[in-house]
Amino acid sequence: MSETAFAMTDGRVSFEGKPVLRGINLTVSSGEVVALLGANGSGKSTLVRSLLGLTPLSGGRTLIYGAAPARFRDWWRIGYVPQRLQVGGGVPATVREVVASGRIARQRRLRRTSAADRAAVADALEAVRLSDRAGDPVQSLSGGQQQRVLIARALAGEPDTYVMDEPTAGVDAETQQLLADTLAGLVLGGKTVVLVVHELGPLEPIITRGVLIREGVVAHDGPPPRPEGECARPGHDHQHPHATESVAGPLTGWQGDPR
Ligand SMILES: Nc1ncnc2c1ncn2[C@@H]1O[C@H](COP(=O)(O)OP(=O)(O)OP(=O)(O)O)[C@@H](O)[C@H]1O
Repeated sequence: MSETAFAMTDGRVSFEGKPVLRGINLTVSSGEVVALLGANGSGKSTLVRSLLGLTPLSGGRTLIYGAAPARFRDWWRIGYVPQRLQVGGGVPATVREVVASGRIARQRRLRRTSAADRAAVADALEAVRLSDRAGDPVQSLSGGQQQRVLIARALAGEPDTYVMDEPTAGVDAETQQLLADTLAGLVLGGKTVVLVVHELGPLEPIITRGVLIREGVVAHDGPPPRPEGECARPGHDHQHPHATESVAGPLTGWQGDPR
């Protein structure tokens, strides 16, 4: 039986009295690859942060593997890639040190750095093609490279579920493909992925579900948007009006496929 990674019921968040999440119902089961889509400011990052308990709900409830965030203990099961690099600020951390910090939740259980930790860090650096920059200060990397460091940090933790807030933002096409290939391998291994994206791009083949957030509510939850050219693919079942199919570019206008 598949586990439930996240279960939010009537989730609400307000900032300074302004409602940002206005009653979100969202359940993510193990093995799903869910894309959170929506316009700037629709509440995607707030939803991600509240799913993880980083932004407290002002109403409703949310569970991580069946536990309220404050009671959840198995943080090694979650790999979070925030929107921007939030580590190393003012502290001269190297790329390897930042990536190795992704092992901390596991090390607490194992108590000391092991060969497995070192191997996981090396593999993660290799997966994002940053092995040759491992000893460099993370601040000396470009924005796109720093994004790859954050992805490697999540990979190093070998979590069950990845939560990624715009992992492809500011990342070149080659690295986007690298991330897509890496995630495809993880998904084949049964991992769960929740990610915020503005364009599916090379991630499109692995996305199993699209959740469109509009003004703090779920406006669509179902099949992900399809890229242009889908109708030309062999086997495409021609039953939907083309007016709703403009999704090859930014997905902010996506209305959800008709069912
Ligand atoms: N800590 C905060 N304090 C006050 N307002 C906030 C805070 N975080 C987010 N907001 C507001 O909540 C709204 C939703 O922001 P959020 O970052 O969740 O949107 P988003 O869909 O992720 O946008 P984007 O696609 O631009 O990243 C915005 O109006 C934002 O200004």
